[in-house]
Amino acid sequence: MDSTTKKVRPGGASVLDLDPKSTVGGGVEDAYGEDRATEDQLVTPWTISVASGYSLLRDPHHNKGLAFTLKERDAHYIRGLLPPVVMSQELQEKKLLHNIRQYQLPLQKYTAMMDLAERNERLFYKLLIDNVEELLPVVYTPTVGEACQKYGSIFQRPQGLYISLKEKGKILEVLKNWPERSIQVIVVTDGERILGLGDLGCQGMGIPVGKLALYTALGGVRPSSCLPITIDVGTNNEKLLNDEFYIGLKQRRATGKEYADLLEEFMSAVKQNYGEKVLIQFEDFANHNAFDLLAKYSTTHLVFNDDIQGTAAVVLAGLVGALKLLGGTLGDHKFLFLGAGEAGTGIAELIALEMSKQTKAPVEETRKNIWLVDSKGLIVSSRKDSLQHFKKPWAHEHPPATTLLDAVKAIKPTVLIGTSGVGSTFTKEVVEAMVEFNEVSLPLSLSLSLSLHKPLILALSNPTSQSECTAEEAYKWTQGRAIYASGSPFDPVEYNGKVHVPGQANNAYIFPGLGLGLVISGAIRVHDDMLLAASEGLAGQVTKENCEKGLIYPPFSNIRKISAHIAANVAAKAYELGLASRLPRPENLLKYAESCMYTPNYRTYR
Ligand SMILES: O=C([O-])CC(=O)C(=O)O
Ligand SMILES: [Mg+2]
Repeated sequence: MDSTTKKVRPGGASVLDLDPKSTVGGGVEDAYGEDRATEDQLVTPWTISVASGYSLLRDPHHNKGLAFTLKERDAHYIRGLLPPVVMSQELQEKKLLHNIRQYQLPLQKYTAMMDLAERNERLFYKLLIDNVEELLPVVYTPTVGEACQKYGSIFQRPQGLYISLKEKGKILEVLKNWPERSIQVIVVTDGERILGLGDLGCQGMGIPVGKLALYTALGGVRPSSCLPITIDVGTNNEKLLNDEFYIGLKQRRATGKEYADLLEEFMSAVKQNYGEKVLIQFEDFANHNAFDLLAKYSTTHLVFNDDIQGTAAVVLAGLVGALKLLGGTLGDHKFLFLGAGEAGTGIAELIALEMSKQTKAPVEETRKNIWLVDSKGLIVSSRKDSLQHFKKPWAHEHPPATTLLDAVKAIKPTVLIGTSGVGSTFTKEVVEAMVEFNEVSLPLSLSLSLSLHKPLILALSNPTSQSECTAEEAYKWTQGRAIYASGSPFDPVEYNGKVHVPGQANNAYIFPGLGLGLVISGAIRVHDDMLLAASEGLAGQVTKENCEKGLIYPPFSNIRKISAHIAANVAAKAYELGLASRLPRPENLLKYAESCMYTPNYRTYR
């Protein structure tokens, strides 16, 4: 035994031997990024420095709880620290699921899941992956929204890095305080627009934590490579400013140069500390910063904005899925958005781009099929001078319309998309109008094709409380005709003896696979074509059976397979565009993506 494999008694630094051959996925998980183990390395057992004894049971990355075998308990000085039974990971999972189901309140379930992640990381991910449809709403939207609102009260331990105005000039040092070194994905928010819940300041941390849990569970990026960050420049939320349990800076938001300088220091420090292949996902920034940050850093860093680009890719994939049900092409449809912020304009632009690719018409032309309504009404050319820059491309020639209902009646869209973050805005009148004129005014070619009069209604705002209309309302008000998807999950609805299964048009379908594809190819920039590739990757996973059931998205239970396909598509595009730095290009990118994915099964320790 050489010095690197020596085990020491509790209290000292020690080393844990892992048997790479005895584990499923254990030898693969570290097999990507710069750390890819060579065949040679795999012949000798790996060694990782971790605690032993009591500290091992307190180390969430290595703790297995009752699953430690007696041999392991002897070898790592934990015999007697656990009750005598040895339990399999599967049985532990069964017990935990049973316990979580006992809780009545979603927030209790959320807290139980977060506690588990802090205690036993692999068990947390195994539980989440194996029960993704049940537990996604617990660790992600809608419950994560409530968790952020109450984050000060439920805060126990830090789960990510907090960079506030107080850290100005010291951000590089702060990054170095994070215990993990080989970071591949950062999700960062400044908490100003958390879901549709508004400014939650520093308590927005729940979002990067939740998104990164999905990077691992859905996309197979290993947990130690993920870094959640919240930038705290204050909050304008009076309630939080007056809340004694608020965890952030109690001041109003910094803006202008002060804000830009802090962000600039952050972006430079990230590049300096982790290199240029670290992926930075901007999440839940307010419109007035989101577009500018994306424009500024997309040419110098590997960045994307999930709310603008991730959401766009998932919606485009859903439209492609819906066309399989409706017939026709994107160009046969007319789109109306309520909400002209990040998601609205992001989706609109990606649809226009895809239409332009399909028809070879310039994007300025294809944009004309797409209309947006903001808080002041339909965006039209007469409003151009007073519009924010990201709205201007959508200001078409048309008389004004001040309400959504007026706009719907004037434009007669076939697809209605809600992205305003405001709940209950698709009223009965609005939804009924969608049915009414879809009966009479579709182009003949489309009316004759397949299913007549099926308006497509996407109520994308999150969490559930902000949904533009519920699934039940959509089906009821359209007499079961609507094709409906929402951002947050809704249960299936029975209407007139038929069960309708709503889709979940949430960027969670896209960002884990997109991120995996960028990481495994060593991409250095995100290009729009990669978003289209991600979207195609998702759309390609909608099966004939899904279509027959009226689904426009594949079920989340297949998400790891879906993510691998998305990753392979994205990586292929990165190589094609000359933006991939990992050379040589693996021949079979799908197999390669799958082989790189983290699996949470326990490892055997020698
Ligand atoms: O987090 C989600 O569920 C989707 C999203 O990005 C948002 O609503 O901002
Ligand atoms: Mg978001």
